Amino acid sequence: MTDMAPLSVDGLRKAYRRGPVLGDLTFALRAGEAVALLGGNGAGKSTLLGCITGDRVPDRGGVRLCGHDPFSDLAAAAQCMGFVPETPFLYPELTVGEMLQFVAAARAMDEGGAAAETARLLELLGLAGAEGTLCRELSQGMGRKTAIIAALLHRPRAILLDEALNGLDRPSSARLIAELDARRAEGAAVLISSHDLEFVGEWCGRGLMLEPGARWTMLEGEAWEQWKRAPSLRAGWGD
Ligand SMILES: Nc1ncnc2c1ncn2[C@@H]1O[C@H](COP(=O)(O)OP(=O)(O)OP(=O)(O)O)[C@@H](O)[C@H]1O
Repeated sequence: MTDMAPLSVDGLRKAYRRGPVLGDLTFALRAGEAVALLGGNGAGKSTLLGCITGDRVPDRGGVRLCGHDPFSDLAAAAQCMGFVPETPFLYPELTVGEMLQFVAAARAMDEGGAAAETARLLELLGLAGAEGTLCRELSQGMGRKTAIIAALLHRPRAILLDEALNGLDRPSSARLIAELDARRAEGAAVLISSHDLEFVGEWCGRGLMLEPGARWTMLEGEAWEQWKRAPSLRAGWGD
């Protein structure tokens, strides 16, 4: 395992036509931790995740995934990262099995290892037997599970989850969380956005709060404990 942080973000700035969204955002994910990505609608969570995954170009600042810059060395950065977007993308005309083989090949996994890990994750998320189903025929939850497996297959060190637990049945989410805990024990780190604030408050050790006007706060220690006790959190909404 490398000593390099799974993810570091340094002085990230991003503005759209209507104003700044991310302002000098700086933080790093430590091996083994889970960090909540918090903020109301339009706060900039997807923009941040897009800048990390190489999907959106920051105006200033940098991102490193296991030390690799997604803009100058996307292949190495992608090897470090597993991303489940809020709206997962699957090739509609591929079967689940073909989709996962395609992802494993893109991540240069050896065939035997990829097949064994695919089978294990399909079983874990209750998708065993769905390998032959076309992606366009999957239910929403099944599609999300396929996207989660695609993101985790190559054992990334930086796991980025955008509302990834949405629509998962309870046993599947419990098994996914246990899997993520096992990955964390091996040195992976998780950045998760979720509207289930009770869950992220309990599971994550810190919270990155994005606010209007490109403001941000990393809530940790007592500030994180206070946020978890806040009435707005108990009411189910945190800003
Ligand atoms: N491609 C774009 N062009 C212009 N403005 C954009 C673009 N994408 C996002 N924005 C604006 O940037 C701000 C942040 O949007 P973003 O999607 O990052 O927020 P979010 O926190 O992910 O929101 P939500 O919780 O609703 O998904 C919003 O004001 C949005 O209108």
